[in-house]
Amino acid sequence: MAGAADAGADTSSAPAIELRGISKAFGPVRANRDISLVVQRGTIHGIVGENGAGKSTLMSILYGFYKADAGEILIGGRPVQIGDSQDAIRAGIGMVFQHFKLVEPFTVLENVILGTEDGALLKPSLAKARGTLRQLAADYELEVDPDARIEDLGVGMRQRVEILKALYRQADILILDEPTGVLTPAEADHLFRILENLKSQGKTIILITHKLREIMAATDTVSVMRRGEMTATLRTASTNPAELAELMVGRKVLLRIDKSPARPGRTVLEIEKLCVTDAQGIARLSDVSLSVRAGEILGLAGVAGNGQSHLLEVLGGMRPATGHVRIDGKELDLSGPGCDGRSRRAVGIAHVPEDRQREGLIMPFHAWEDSVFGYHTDPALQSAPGLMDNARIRSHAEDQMARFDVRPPNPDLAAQSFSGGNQQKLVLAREIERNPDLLLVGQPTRGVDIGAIEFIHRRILELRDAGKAVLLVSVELDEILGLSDRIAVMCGGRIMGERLTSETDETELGLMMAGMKGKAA
Ligand SMILES: Nc1ncnc2c1ncn2[C@@H]1O[C@H](COP(=O)(O)OP(=O)(O)OP(=O)(O)O)[C@@H](O)[C@H]1O
Repeated sequence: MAGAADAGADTSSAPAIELRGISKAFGPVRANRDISLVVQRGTIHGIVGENGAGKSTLMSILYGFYKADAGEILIGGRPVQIGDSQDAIRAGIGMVFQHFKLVEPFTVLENVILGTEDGALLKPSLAKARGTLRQLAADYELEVDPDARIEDLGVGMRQRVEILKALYRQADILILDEPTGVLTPAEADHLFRILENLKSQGKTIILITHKLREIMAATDTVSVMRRGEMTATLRTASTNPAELAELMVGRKVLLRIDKSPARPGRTVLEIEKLCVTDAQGIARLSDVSLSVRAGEILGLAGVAGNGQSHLLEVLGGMRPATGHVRIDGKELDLSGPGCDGRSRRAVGIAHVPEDRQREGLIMPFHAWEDSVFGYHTDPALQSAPGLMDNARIRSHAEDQMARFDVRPPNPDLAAQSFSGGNQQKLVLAREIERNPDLLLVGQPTRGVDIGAIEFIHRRILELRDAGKAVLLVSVELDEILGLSDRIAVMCGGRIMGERLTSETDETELGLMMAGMKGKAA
């Protein structure tokens, strides 16, 4: 085939990438419509757009995962056919995915060279690869132990391995799809330093993100997608978050969270001396005590991996623990037969898990089926004992999707066909609409666009104002500060301290997150 490595004059003044008239439909969904885009060499080019706007589809076309129905791709001024990812790699394109594609039991070095042994690329000896890796690490601040196993690395390190993989394949153009969604603030800062570094050495970077502050801080140019179309390309220096938000959503968006003071009532959730030790014998939660009252949002701040997830899992019935948890004074079973999701739902706890794809949805199921996932044994959803009333559930799901602005609002699509942000709305809709006494909500707006963030925050606040208790876990400090009435900070599986939101700030919380105890912070 006319591969990506076609001969031809590559003039250094030509844009790194030029897309002309790209269109792509999935059945009736026109994910990309006549898209044209120019990305200049040696720049960081941001792409923003609502969930489902078509960003990932466009990048998947560029990387050879999907074939465009129409349109042309030019790399360095030359037309290329990108039939698969090997063509994309040959054209100098590297991609860092939202969900990493690494082989867990393999080492960093093995992952980096995997797939390069044959084909057009040189047969590397491990020693040579090690040398190259060391050089890349030194050039771009990408230090990783080449002999570490992927399964032993945190997400920040794994992402570095993905970037190294692309650079090892001599990528000149790097596409990052929501790279900071899973990173701690410090890891995100480090990533942006790496990107700056890559740019200063002539690499071209496409950055897809929902976080406008990242766009403002890191990019030279920003393009806006809306409902499958490329609607604007602007110099970052001459725009601002409010303008970008409006271009994305088509209306003014409230970038600040507007809320009235809480009116806390009775204590709904009481946690006393909760401890969790994992299979390796490591303490994940140590003596955690907390309470949440009706009509208030308790935010749990902390760097990812410091026990917040374990706490949510214990409360959601997904993990055993020792200690005491009471809901409205009633003791929950923390390790016996009553320690499961169903028993928790029965006492009025709803749970939006952090990992929506693994724990919140059954991906191949239809949206209407997922709309009752976990609640399907509810007699109100059955036409006869043990028989689900599918027609009713489907029509109920349709209403729910309309209310939560899930796009497309089609309950017959499989959960996996929705974009990430819309999957999140499916889970939130299901859990919030049960009107629980206690909502456990983990990373409610991860991967969600700003219009939807505003919407989700409003729904959570409405639940609070209706007198419900909310326990919010988020790695976004802005979100914790904006939504919570009280904030507890976790570090190393312990509660470092609690503050009223009105009496603390980012600096103090940051210190507590880093392990500084209450007063010292
Ligand atoms: N494999 C597929 N089959 C059917 N529809 C799809 C498929 N992939 C994407 N779509 C649809 O195409 C549209 C664009 O999706 P895409 O994932 O490109 O959006 P996005 O802008 O990347 O969204 P997000 O910010 O939520 O990741 C959406 O309506 C989505 O549901």
